[in-house]
Amino acid sequence: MPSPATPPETEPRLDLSGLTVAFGGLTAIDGVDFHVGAGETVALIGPNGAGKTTVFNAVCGLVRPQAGSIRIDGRPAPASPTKLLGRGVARTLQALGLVGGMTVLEHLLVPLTAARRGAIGAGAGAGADIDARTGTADPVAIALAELEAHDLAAFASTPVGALPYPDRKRVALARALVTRPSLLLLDEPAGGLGADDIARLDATVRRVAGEGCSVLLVEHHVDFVMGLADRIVVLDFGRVIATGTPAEVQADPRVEEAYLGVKAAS
Ligand SMILES: Nc1ncnc2c1ncn2[C@@H]1O[C@H](COP(=O)(O)OP(=O)(O)OP(=O)(O)O)[C@@H](O)[C@H]1O
Repeated sequence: MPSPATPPETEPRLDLSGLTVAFGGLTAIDGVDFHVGAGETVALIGPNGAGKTTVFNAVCGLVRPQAGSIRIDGRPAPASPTKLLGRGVARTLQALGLVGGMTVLEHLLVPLTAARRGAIGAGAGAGADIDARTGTADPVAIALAELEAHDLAAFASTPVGALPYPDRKRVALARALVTRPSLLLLDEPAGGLGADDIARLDATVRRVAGEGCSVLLVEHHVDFVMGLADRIVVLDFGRVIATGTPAEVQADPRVEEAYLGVKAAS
């Protein structure tokens, strides 16, 4: 039996209950329960095909669950990615989702401009309101300050397609963070990065979590998440098989069995 998640003292930022998603006859995730508390960093790990991306896609409104609930700050999550942004949720994608011919600055201006037009609405942080971090409502100034925080300001006018992969990955992260999310979803943020870029990513996630942002990351790089996450949720065959601190999860024989095919002693 999976260990029950510790009940949060306050309303969790993200709360999944009985989440079930099937593709035709295949139940990809089956009654998944876990939560991400305010300011908490939670990593979702598991072997290939365990259902990690399906959970992520369900939270992002990209696949429709057959059963269960997804609640953000105590209210049902909207099924549209744009409405999610309006509720303070931003995400990065495994495939990055950048447009090679658009400049770095333009990528950050897209969500800020949508917020200003009211297409995203209050809660996206910037928009027509004064941005608390920069003290301005000017989208260009807000975007440039965010690029500065990621050592990308020098590339503001560079088409994204001209940048190396680690820099493109930082652009995708900056685009998510410029909306000042209260819940950040990262899909394999360390994938394809070397040690220096992973260390920089680690520092960025710790900074935003320290500012109160909750983080859910799906990740294959186990060493990275064991050092970073407050709590780990382990999926196998669409079910949560373990939840706990990195130390608890690493000591759990069910996790070793799922990863290595070693039979757990019962
Ligand atoms: N759109 C889809 N149509 C049919 N089956 C799907 C679809 N998406 C995922 N699946 C199946 O659902 C199961 C879970 O897949 P998912 O991609 O969520 O796993 P994962 O843990 O993210 O794997 P990986 O680590 O390899 O990315 C797999 O058996 C996969 O083949």
